[in-house]
Amino acid sequence: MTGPRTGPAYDPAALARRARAQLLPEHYDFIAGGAGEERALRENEDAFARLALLPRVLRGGPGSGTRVTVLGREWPAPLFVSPTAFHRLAHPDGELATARAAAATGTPLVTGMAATTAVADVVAAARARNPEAVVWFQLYLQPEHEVTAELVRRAERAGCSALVVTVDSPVFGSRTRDLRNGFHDLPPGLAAENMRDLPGAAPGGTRDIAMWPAGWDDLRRLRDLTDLPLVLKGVLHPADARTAVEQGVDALLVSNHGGRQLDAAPAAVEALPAVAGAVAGRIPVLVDGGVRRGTDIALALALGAVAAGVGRPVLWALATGGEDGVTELLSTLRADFAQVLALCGGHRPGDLTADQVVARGFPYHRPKGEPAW
Ligand SMILES: Cc1cc2nc3c(=O)[nH]c(=O)nc-3n(C[C@H](O)[C@H](O)[C@H](O)COP(=O)(O)O)c2cc1C
Ligand SMILES: CC(C)CC(=O)C(=O)O
Repeated sequence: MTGPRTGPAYDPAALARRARAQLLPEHYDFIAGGAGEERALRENEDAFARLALLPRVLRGGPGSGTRVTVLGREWPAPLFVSPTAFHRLAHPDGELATARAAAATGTPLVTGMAATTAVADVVAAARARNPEAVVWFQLYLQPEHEVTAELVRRAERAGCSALVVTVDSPVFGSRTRDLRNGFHDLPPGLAAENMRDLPGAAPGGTRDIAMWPAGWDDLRRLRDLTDLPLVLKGVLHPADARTAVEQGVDALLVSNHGGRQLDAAPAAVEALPAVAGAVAGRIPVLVDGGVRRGTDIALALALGAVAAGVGRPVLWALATGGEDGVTELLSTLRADFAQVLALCGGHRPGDLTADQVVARGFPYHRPKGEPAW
């Protein structure tokens, strides 16, 4: 073998197993689990495994790297950290460790409204590592406009550069494992810090996070409230994607919420082509759910996404290795993607195209609904 050995040794299932050994069972289950029979959860990873990539050959080189531009900012790779709640369940340093690792690797971070660290502290930790760090704020629209408005002001003041509005949660999904374990409260000492001192909270106390059936009017009110770009998270139906574009939404994040809301939802990567088709390049489309390897990122890009997000693996890396664990995970995923891109004959992420994606089987075939070559 000549030349440097590239390609990381990384086993996402082993990472999850190591995390399981570190965590209280009910906390592991809260992170790992999904809604109902966990079909949507399983399908997210299985759907990627059903797809294969046809590499293009003799395309020369060298590549120009893995950089992509999203909402006017250059990202080092088409990879971001999806918003997940309660990082201090995984590690005492919680969101601060995640933010430092994301910033150190240049990976954009979507910090959650349900974080156990206030957004101002998350952004400060990220910027201390890297002044250019990109941090977005994930928001559940709240029934009281004043509460939403205050959360938006906190995200703006902290220095977040986009709002990710999660729209797949008009009600809370039935998390089978949490119901079985009776897990419904954070342990003493942890709180949803962004919910502190909001209108309606007792002084110094927090409010519950409402999952509530907002409508397009509420989104328009949010649009009037802020100049930050709005990213809608949890759009799966192409008609909703079209409406979102017409309503001036700045980007979409195709997601089934990691299988935690509607158990009958399709895998994220299966929903992606139709949404990308409906959007027709007018705004960027991102995706998350089941992304575990560079090949998954490459498949997502080939099917129309500009970048892919990771949720659970970040929490597993945090549980097992704190900041260093997350840094290693994010660097590994980027290196893995760079290698896959090169193996597919791509010089840059945009070179990956839908004609390179086939459904496994003999003979392999173009995924249903996709034109033949
Ligand atoms: C423990 C956990 C908490 C989550 N919390 C939120 C949240 O507060 N808001 C949100 O929009 N999505 C939340 N999600 C969904 C993630 O943003 C993302 O869609 C999903 O985890 C991606 O799938 P993956 O875990 O397979 O990578 C959460 C997911 C997990 C696993
Ligand atoms: C507890 C919720 C606010 C967050 C969560 O678990 C989710 O959105 O999946």
